[in-house]
Amino acid sequence: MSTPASAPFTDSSEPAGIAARARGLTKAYGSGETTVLALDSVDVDITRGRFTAVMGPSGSGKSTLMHCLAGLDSVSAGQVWLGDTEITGLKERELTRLRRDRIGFMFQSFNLIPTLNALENMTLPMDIAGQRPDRDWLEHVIDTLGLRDRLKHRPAQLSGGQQQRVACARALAAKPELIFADEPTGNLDSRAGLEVLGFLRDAVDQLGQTVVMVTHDPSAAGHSDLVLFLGDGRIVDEMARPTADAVLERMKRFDVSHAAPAAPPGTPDVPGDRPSGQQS
Ligand SMILES: Nc1ncnc2c1ncn2[C@@H]1O[C@H](COP(=O)(O)OP(=O)(O)OP(=O)(O)O)[C@@H](O)[C@H]1O
Repeated sequence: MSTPASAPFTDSSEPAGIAARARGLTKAYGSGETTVLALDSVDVDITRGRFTAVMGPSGSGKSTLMHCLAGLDSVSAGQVWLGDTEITGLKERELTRLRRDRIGFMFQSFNLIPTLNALENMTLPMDIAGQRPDRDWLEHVIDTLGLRDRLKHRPAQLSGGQQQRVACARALAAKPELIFADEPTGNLDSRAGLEVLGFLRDAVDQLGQTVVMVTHDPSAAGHSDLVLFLGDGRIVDEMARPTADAVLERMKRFDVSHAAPAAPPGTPDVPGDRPSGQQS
């Protein structure tokens, strides 16, 4: 079976560490004539200790993939594992616990609780789970994100960049197995966005965390180890050790393929549109 997303990193010198895995992952919304196939039999391995970016045109299925891998959305067919745990088929209560204990989330809209201060927002997931934060780790996160003098501020008293840094700290505070970030830099100016990306990068390099980030921004994707490109609900390409320019060039080909008239019969596919070994 093909495992395109892990392929560049699974040579024999690498320990086989898969943080999340999907096989035949299919997600349809609606029914009958209005059915939308958001994910079409996706096979993917998310390698542990790596920073993976997910890109693709609007509507290609990026958020749906993230939500299904994180157990936030049910699947129509196929299987999803978090580590060794198959999450497809788990009851909602078990899923809630698994998300709480093993996954960190960062969303574009921050999702901070307005009545709690920054520190309380950071530790909320652990408070709910009845866990004590690792103080040294939390202090390190706070200092690295430059939030030391903002801990007592409520979200409304923070800038957008500071709010996103609090959301970043919250995702990292419990040292989750896997961090899912959906457009984490979407609402930030470029300096604050770079800071958040730098911190996610450090979390992977220095702390061995695993990050999956959905983004529209080639520069943001350039901070990752591997970019997965989605098109029409399928993984159509991937790029290891990406640069912002290379990602931008690859994204332009989506524009061309969507704008171009249908190719005449017999025209060969554009090379590279599908990773080698990926099943049709
Ligand atoms: N709750 C839903 N009900 C119906 N259709 C949905 C729902 N959520 C997503 N879709 C459809 O599924 C497809 C994939 O959506 P998804 O949000 O995953 O794409 P995306 O690549 O994240 O898009 P964007 O970049 O615009 O955020 C789209 O055609 C979308 O309209």
